[in-house]
This record gives sequence, C-alpha cells and structure tokens, in this order.
Amino acid sequence: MELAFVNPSSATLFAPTKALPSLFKHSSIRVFNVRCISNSTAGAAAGVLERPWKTSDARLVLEDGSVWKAKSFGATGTQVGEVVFNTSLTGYQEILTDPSYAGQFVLMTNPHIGNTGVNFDDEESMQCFLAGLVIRSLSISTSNWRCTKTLGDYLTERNIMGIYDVDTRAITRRLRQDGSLIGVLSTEEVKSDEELLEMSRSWDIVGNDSPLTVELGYLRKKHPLIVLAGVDLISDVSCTKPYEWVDRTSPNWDFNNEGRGEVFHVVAYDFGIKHNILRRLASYGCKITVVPSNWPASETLKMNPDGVLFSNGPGDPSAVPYAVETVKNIVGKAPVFGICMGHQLLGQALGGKTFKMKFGHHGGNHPVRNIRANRVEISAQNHNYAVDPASLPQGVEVTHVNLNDGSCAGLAFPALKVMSLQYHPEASPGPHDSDSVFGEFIVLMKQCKQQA
Ligand SMILES: NC(=O)CC[C@H](N)C(=O)O
Repeated sequence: MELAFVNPSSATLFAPTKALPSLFKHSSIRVFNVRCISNSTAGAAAGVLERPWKTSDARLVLEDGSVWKAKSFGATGTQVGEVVFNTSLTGYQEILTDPSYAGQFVLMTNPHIGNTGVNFDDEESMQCFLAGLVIRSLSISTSNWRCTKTLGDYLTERNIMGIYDVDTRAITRRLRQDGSLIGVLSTEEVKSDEELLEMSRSWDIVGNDSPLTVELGYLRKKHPLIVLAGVDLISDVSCTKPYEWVDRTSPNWDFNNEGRGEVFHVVAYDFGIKHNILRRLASYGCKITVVPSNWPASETLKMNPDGVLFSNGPGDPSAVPYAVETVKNIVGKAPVFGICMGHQLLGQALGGKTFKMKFGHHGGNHPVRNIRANRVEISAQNHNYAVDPASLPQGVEVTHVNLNDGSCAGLAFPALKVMSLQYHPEASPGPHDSDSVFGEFIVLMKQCKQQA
C-alpha cells in the first residue's frame, strides 16, 4: 500500500522528516514525497515557530459594508481593487500572470489552492498584475514535479497580497446577486474598518488628482486612486518596444501539431498579451512581431503583415479610444483576429458599443455556441465588459454566443477579413475546444494572400 504522509502544519508537531522512513520501516506503509513547507509569514520569520496555526491578520472590506476577516500570505499592506470570482479548478499560476486581471482581486471558487506551487512553465507574462488573490484554503503542502517554490513565497517576491480562510462561497453569492464590488484588502491593524470602507467607496469617485493613493503591486509605486471604468489600464501592462516571438507550445503538450507548411507574418498588438496566444500562433506556423499598444497603424502596415492580432488586456475597452483608432486604421487592410480586449476594440472599430456586465465571466467552464460550426465548445473566459450585438452595423455577424447568458462571444465581418472571440481559445488555463480558431485565422490569411 502506498500512503502519502503529509505534515499538516509544522515540522515541530511531528518527528523530523528524515526520521519518518525509519518510523515506518517495519510496516507495509511506504513514505514518499514528504516535504515540510512552513508558512513563511506565520513561521520562523515572524518569530512564532511554536504556533502551528495562524490567526486572522487581514481584512477584506467590500463597498457594500461587509468585513471579511482573513489570514494573509504573500505581501502585506493595503490594496484596493475590484473583486471578481474565477471558477477554474486548475491554473492559478496562469491566472495570476494574466495581465487582463490588472487592478482586480481574483477570488477562486475552487476551495483548495497552492497544492502544486509554482513552476517556470506556467507564466502567462513576466509579472503578476492583479491586485490580490482571495482563497478559501491555502495548501499546507506543496508537491509537484515541476514546482520551484510555494505560492506564498512567489506572491511575497512579487509584492502581491493574498488572503485565505475566507468564505469564498458567501462572497461569490454576493457578487452574483449584487454585481462586482470594489474591495480593500489590508493587513494594517491601524486602519479602522470605517477607513477601509471609505477607501472602497471613494474609489469610483476620485480622479487622478486625488490625494489618496494606494500601492498597485504591479506598478510597485504609489498610484492615485483610480476607477477601473473609464481608465486606460493597457498602457501600463503593454511592452514598450517591438520584439520577435519564436517559442512554440512544447511538443509534449501540443495536442494539435500536424505539419503547418507555409509561414505567415503576424503583427501582434500587446494590450496585455498572454504568452500562450503567442505560443499557439507560433505552433500554427506564424512568425510573430509583438508591438506595443500605442504602435501606430501606419508602422504596422509598413511591415506588410499577413495578419494582425489584437490581444487580450485589462480594463474598460471604451477608455482606450487611441487603440480603437489603431484597429480602425488596420481593418480592411490586413486580415485581423481579436481576442477578448481585442474583440471589444474590434466591436467598437466596426461601429458597435461595449458595456460593463454585472459580474463578468471568469473561469474555464463556460459553454459557448459556435454558430458556424454548429457545436458547443467549453471555453476559458476572463472579461467584465462585452460588445452589445444590437449596436453593431449590418454585415457584422455574431459567430459565437455564451450559453450561460446569451451574450456575444464572437464576431466576424467576412468582407473585411475580421474575426474575433470574447473568450480565450489559447486557454492556459482552460479547455482546448476552441484551439482550432487559430487554424481559421491561418485560412483567412492564406485566402487573402492568394487573392492579392
Ligand atoms: N481578458 C481580457 O482581455 C479582458 C477584457 C476586458 N478588460 C474586460 O474585462 O472585459
């Protein structure tokens, strides 16, 4: 019989790890893969080695007046953000590094987080841009063959706050009922509940000249309190110079790697691009030039690309008119593919409007009807805004519909060689049902090249 012996809290409670195999030497129980992970904030550094558990040392105060006592891990301090819930069962590292979460607290509905630690491969960008992580239970043991460090140490290094022992189900029900809420997360005892509540409530009324400041983890500097609606968040997460991307999905992980043949040059606008979009394009045979969010359309067209990709990205799509203008100037001159923020920018460039949803879609289990293929795909989603299909002009086709709420999940304008998805065909994390859309983009580019 194989039995995993897991130390539940502290090495001091049980025999030292090295002694464990000898304890079981005369039994049929085999001890394997035993690692003692101390909780860095509750452990030696804090001088409380003797206490095997941690008491509440953090609060999440929501703008509706509720106060949630919690235990902190990762960074300390005070942080403001919009709370969104994510229903993915796996992939917390990809979620943490998805730049589209900038300014948001991600609350995971899966109660058990941290058990596989973090690794080198699952990074979706170079940084964590989110405001913080809210979870029910932080795994006391980390074990995975790719693991390089614990989730707590990773968040501390990146100056990102995390809290656990939170009633995530109750908060999720509140968000579903009342819509997304602004919250303030704090480990600072000197700040009263009223003060934190005031911060959460003033977040959407103060402007950039506000004397109130918060520390946005990813900017690592004091930043004026800002609102998410109406603010350009993509320029802070975009690259600053163009670069070439060559990495493909590793053959070990690629489930769809039939020979690709012809090479297409794609210019990819980085509005907060996830690495797996680039990897999937490269795996489908594209040569990729990534450009910053403010890269002029004229410069892109001078590169004579076979296609242009508009990426995912954080914040309100109606707050970035310069990006909509760029999209407008490219549409019709090269085949284009928009993903999430890119889809919302395309919707506006074609004459449509975007709106803020009640609590958005965040998770890896959203059913979408692919109208053209007449099939249902389970998709990975992460967005708070959507394109209003009623605002779109004639000729624009709604190609995908979210089956949870009937919202627009994909568009096409064949005459202008436009295609877009509101969700994430690259997954990471999430199901791969929609991966073939990258192949559809290749076909679009091929057709255009043949007609030229
Ligand atoms: N993943 C994304 O690109 C998010 C798009 C947009 N920021 C939204 O929240 O709707």
